[in-house]
Amino acid sequence: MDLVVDLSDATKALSLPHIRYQLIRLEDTVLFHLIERAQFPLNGNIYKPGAIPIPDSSLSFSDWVLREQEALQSKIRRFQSPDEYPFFEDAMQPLILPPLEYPSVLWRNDVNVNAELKNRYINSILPSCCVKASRAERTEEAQENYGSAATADVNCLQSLSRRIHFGKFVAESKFQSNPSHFIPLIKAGDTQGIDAAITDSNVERKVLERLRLKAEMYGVDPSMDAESPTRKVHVEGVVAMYRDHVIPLTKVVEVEYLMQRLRGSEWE
Ligand SMILES: C=C(O[C@@H]1C=C(C(=O)O)C=C[C@H]1O)C(=O)O
Repeated sequence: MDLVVDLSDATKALSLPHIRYQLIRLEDTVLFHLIERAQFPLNGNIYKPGAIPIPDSSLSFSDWVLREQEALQSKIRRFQSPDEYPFFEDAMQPLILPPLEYPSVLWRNDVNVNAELKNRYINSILPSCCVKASRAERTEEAQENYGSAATADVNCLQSLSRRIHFGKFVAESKFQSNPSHFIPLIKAGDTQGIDAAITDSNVERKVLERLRLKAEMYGVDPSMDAESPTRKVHVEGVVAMYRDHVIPLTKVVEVEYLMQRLRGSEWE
């Protein structure tokens, strides 16, 4: 919840090297939350509305836990921070703490890709990251872990959301560095052109290389012997998560943010 980007210095907040350093730090946060989640079975029932009865709610168990957490966190200013975006906008509650005055670093926008992120997390990311500890493992459901798995999911989803919506800082930084390049593309509604303009394939390649090394290093406890009955995070699943979901969704955020960048500006 603490702001990842020090907004006291707006120029530092929009320094691309500084932003990329924050993205590297967020890799560790995401990975450690995934490793925690991977200690439990997939527990598919917690993602199915109605599979676990919840009083006065038709949500899935996992969605209900996430929504309740966000309601509480909204009261203590989590979503005042420009690097935090809720999955359940309708769960937001009045503050019980005085509002914080953040300097406006980002341009006003309503970009939020959390619904797509959650869909991909449940249907693709989690199944490919949670691997069975051993072939002998018979079940992918452990009722006693429902609460722990849902709680771990909240941490995974919120860290992934923060990483992906950091694309707004990246996009603002790139826009301010070269507005004359982006303005014609934005005015033409050329989303493919904007995507090409914000893409840095070399940086993406380095992200995936670094992530593979981290997943191999963090995912296994070196002090435990090979026979220990522990779940490991699946290295290929982690790499695929970033390659197929985190990086593409970050770029969607960048493009959608830039498509709104001229609204109310001198260039509108
Ligand atoms: C985040 C950036 O923008 C794009 C997205 C990237 C990512 O999500 O890792 C990396 C490079 C760019 O293609 C960046 O330039 O650092």
